[in-house]
Amino acid sequence: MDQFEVFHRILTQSNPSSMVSMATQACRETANFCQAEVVAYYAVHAGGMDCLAACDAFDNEIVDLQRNINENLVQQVSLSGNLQTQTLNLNELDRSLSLSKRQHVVAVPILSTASVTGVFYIARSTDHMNFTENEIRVLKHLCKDIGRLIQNTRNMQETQFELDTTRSELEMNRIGIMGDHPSMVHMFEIIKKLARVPSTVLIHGESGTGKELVAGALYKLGSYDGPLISLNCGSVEPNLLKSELFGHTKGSFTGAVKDRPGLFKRAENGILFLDELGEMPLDMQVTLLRTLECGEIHPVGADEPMQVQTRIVCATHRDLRTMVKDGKFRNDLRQRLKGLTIRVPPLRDRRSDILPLADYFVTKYNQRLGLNFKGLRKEAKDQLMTMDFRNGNVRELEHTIERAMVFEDDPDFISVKYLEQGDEDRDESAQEAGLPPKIKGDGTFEEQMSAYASILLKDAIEKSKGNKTKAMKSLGLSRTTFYSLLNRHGIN
Ligand SMILES: Nc1ncnc2c1ncn2[C@@H]1O[C@H](COP(=O)(O)OP(=O)(O)OP(=O)(O)O)[C@@H](O)[C@H]1O
Repeated sequence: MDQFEVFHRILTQSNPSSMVSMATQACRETANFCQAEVVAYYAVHAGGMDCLAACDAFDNEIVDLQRNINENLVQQVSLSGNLQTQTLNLNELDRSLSLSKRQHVVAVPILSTASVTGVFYIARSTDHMNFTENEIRVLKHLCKDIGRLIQNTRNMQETQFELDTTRSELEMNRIGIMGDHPSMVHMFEIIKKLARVPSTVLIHGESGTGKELVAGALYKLGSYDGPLISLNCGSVEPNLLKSELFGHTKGSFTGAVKDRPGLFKRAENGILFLDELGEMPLDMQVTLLRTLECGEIHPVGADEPMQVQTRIVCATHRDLRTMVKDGKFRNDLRQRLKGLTIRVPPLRDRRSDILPLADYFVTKYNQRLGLNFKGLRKEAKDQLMTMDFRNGNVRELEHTIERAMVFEDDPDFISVKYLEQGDEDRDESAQEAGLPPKIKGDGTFEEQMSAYASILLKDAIEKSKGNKTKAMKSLGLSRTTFYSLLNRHGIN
């Protein structure tokens, strides 16, 4: 195979890994290197290096890398970015294959945008002559092109990711959910997936984080013939809740003067949104669970149950696990719901969303109140960035902006003057400022430590603007520990 064919074969691969294995194979087959006993490729990343391909002269995979490849040399090249050659005495490595005792070795770095992304390692027996200048030149060219390709492919993948992200952000913005913090983008992806299926969903998040908006998004993105109907479970008298949800027949209780369909029936082929699910009485939780399991409702006073095709979306700001422990929520219902949970992050965990949200609310209340504000003054923006919105999240921010717009004397710009949180909020949040929500004395030691760990991880990711490698380094954690912690705490 000539050099042109090698390049052609490599350059026509669609992704870096197939390109790399093709390059490895092509290298070995190239007339120039046909005497190569070992051809290997190491990918280099922030956490170290991984061997992606290694084979001997007969195309057998080399498994025992340490005993057959001078990995120290590979590492030196990955750090220096300079090609190195060496004549190696394989006995030094305690070789395990039937390789020659002495080898000529060349290790070539693969550079993309000035950093080393890989190292090619080629070795042949000293029975043959050492690598010629021409061979080295060909290798250098080859690695340069591979580096460029890897970089291009990465750029393409990043652009695609940014495009997908922007598309889902725009989609959510169109339906009224603002936010471009990574945690929101992650949530948008989950909403889009869950909108496609009829499964029951639980939306969990602090008060005012936008849970109702999320329920609306599930409805708007799904295709439903029926309506979206909401019920705040805490707002209905417990003894009326059953009839409200399941309906009743005429005469089934005093005041039931005619048959009345319940919300399950009225929301048929649509979504019934049960807000504040934590407030639902225990006996109703049993009935709800039964309905979720078999899709049947039993109107009060009816002889027979009836089937309904209604999707249930629930929301709560409460910690249902604690409620189960306290005997206030049924564990079986929690288990049924917890599989498909959308977590809405609190505003303090996505501070980069504060100012875009503030602008959004200025526009919203300009329209609603017939005003014409152009935006916020710098001190006003700075002031918003110092607030933690611990008591009401986005709703609190929205009301803060609305209040300032109503009272502001300047018709064009909102100043800092009316941007303060309400007194009662300020006292409470001042007390709690800086303390993670769970570190308020409730929960076991382990629970509180876990809450604290989650906050440390989120903070580090936020500070590094979503760059996980940076976050990992700032916390002084190894890659494995960092990612297993992210997994454990459900942080994406
Ligand atoms: N991401 C967001 N983008 C735009 N507006 C938002 C966002 N999140 C919340 N809001 C606004 O904040 C207010 C509160 O939102 P919503 O009622 O959905 O919160 P919630 O979590 O359901 O509150 P609660 O727990 O009190 O029921 C609404 O006016 C909503 O439009």
